[in-house]
Amino acid sequence: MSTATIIDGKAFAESLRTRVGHVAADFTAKAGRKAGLAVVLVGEDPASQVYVRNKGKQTLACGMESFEHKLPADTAEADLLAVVAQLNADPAVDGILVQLPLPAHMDEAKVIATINPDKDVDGFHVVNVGRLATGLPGFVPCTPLGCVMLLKDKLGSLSGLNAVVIGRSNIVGKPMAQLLIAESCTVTVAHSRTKDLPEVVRHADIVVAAVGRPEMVKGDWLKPGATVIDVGINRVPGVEEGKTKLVGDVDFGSASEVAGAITPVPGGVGPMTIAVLLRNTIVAAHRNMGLALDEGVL
Ligand SMILES: Nc1nc2c(c(=O)[nH]1)N[C@@H](CN(C=O)c1ccc(C(=O)N[C@@H](CCC(=O)O)C(=O)O)cc1)CN2
Repeated sequence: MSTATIIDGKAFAESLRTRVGHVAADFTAKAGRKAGLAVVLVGEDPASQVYVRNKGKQTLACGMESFEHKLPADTAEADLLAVVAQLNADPAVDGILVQLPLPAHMDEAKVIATINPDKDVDGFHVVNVGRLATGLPGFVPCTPLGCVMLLKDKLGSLSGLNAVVIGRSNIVGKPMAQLLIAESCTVTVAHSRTKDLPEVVRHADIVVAAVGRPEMVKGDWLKPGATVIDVGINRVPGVEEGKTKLVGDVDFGSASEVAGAITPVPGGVGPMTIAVLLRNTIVAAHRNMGLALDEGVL
């Protein structure tokens, strides 16, 4: 029987977008223009197309300007870099995001390095990675920041808690660990080579699963009452012939019998990603225009 509290990321994301909308309206009144987010999509990856469409819709719904740049899959890297350079120079653009993954012929690190760090609302530029690691103000990747928002909303202070992050990607695992360190957690980063992962996870008050393996984390790995944040988005065959379903990196059925609180998939961490992107964009707009903002209201 499921006894865990379900952490409703969809509802939290909606309330964050409402707060962003109020701040965006205030920005428009003060700056005499709307804040602007540019999203660049290269290729026709179906999931990326959905994410980019949703980013555009939600940007407009929050009262900000949305600029979409869709480039064919065979675009030369130099042409993509030229688009980014043009967005860097455009005063109407406060935030720039290049949707990942990029086609295989492109060097993601090189493309990200071309974005002006002060417009890098994804927080992927090495300057922002360094700012996060050293506690300086910058931009923090959207998914991990969304996870921390959900954790603090559920638990209040995270200070002194044991956190295990499963996964060491630049987008989620590493920044997640940095953010939890900043919240004074004791952090372990586990990954595919970790020995006896269930034993490592068993000591965690907080488990963040971002490993990309469907339903890998089982209920009997968890410390009873642990808070489980599932970042996984895996499409697997459904019960009906030819249909698929979305599952996380956590086996929700068994984990929800042991955890104290858990994010579902879908409807947990996923919706926070775009809401935090909008938050980062309105923060960028204020910083770039030299306008004061109490970021605590977001
Ligand atoms: N430049 C970036 N690229 C990518 C990022 C990113 O943060 N920046 N993250 C992901 C994709 N992503 C946003 O870009 C994203 C992923 C998932 C969701 C979401 O709302 N998920 C839903 C389920 C959606 C579905 O049905 O497929 C959920 O979990 O409830 C939003 C955004 C990779 N690329």
